[in-house]
Amino acid sequence: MMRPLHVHSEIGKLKTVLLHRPGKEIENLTPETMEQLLFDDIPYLPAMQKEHDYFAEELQARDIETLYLDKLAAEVLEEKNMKKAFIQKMMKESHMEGNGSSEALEEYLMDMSPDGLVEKMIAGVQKEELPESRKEHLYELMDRHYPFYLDPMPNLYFTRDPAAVIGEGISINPMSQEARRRESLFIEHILENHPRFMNESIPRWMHRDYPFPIEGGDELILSRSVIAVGVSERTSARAVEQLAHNLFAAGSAVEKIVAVEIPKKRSSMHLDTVFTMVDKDQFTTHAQVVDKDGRMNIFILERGNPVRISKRSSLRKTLMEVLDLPEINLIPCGGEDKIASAREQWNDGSNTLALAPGTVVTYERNYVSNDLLRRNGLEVVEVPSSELVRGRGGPRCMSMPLYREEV
Ligand SMILES: NC(=O)NCCC[C@H](N)C(=O)O
Repeated sequence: MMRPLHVHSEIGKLKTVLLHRPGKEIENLTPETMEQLLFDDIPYLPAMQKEHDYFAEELQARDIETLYLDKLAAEVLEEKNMKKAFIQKMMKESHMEGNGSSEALEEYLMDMSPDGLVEKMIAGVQKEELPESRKEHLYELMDRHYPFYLDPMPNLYFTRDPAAVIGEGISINPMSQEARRRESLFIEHILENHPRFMNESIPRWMHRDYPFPIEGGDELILSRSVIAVGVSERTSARAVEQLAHNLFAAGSAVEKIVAVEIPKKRSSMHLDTVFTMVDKDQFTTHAQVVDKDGRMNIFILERGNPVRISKRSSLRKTLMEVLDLPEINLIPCGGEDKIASAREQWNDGSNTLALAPGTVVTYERNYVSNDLLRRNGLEVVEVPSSELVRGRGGPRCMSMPLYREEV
């Protein structure tokens, strides 16, 4: 029987993927809040949606099923008690429970249709949407000082990060940044309540209430038995070790976790901003983080009692070892040119989404990297990204694979 989740590699033919089309949440970004909401600029929504639709259509044209997070979430909010429980969870995590206008806010949200409710939760609720007469506290009355009851979630189109499918199970991620922590509530809600997933005994490798962070951009499925996890600005070594324990204890197919340390900075916030798998033996890298020999600080956690941890120092050699390959090819983002490399990595040139072994989606703007990928024999599907890129994430970040064929 076909399982709803099945991802044993980064490159197996993609069959089903979870997306979110950017919506009104983008139009709630302001110059004052954008940094806190992890944006460097304010995108122009209609152009951004057009680019996102182009991306989705390229996937659909290749027979990839595209599921939309907001649609799945709304499909299971028809029932009144379910709706109330979800609203209350969201309000609690938005620090709006039992305080000020919380009753008015709950009533306001309860009156919405399921689609409208999900759209509103993602877009955010401004203080001016509720009547003045219901406001009790200074923070509510001073709405110009800070305009929102529920903050917008403009990063939700990066569906990669709130959760990651590993094998037949899922890691629902405790996210590092306050601006993104509520995103994984949607994933949990869908898995627990949507008929496509709810009775399927899907293993949970990580729970969103774990106290140390991990994000999906750091979780790469190298093979059935090996995953790589970045220890980064967003993912803690504690969470990586916990993930290893959970995967080993719950009988997943994973035998080894390769923990790769990357610089804690915005340009390399997740492992997938500096390293992705594009074919059985080919990978993109970023020269400032991974040199020609792939020298890095790496540890392998291996199934055992206790879990064995051993150090490595070369990404190249580690990949050859864990994937049992005689040679591998590291393709540097932007090639040898330092300026092109810095520019294209900043614009997510190494953040590729593999559709099948040797076929990847990239941003059209990264022409030096795209050319190099082609010269290395890859098929490159380019998508426009003038506005999408402003959130600092590429095609891998914008997609959460739910089902891939075996390689
Ligand atoms: N996997 C990824 O690298 N995702 C990109 C996330 C960008 C988003 N603005 C963030 O800062 O979380």
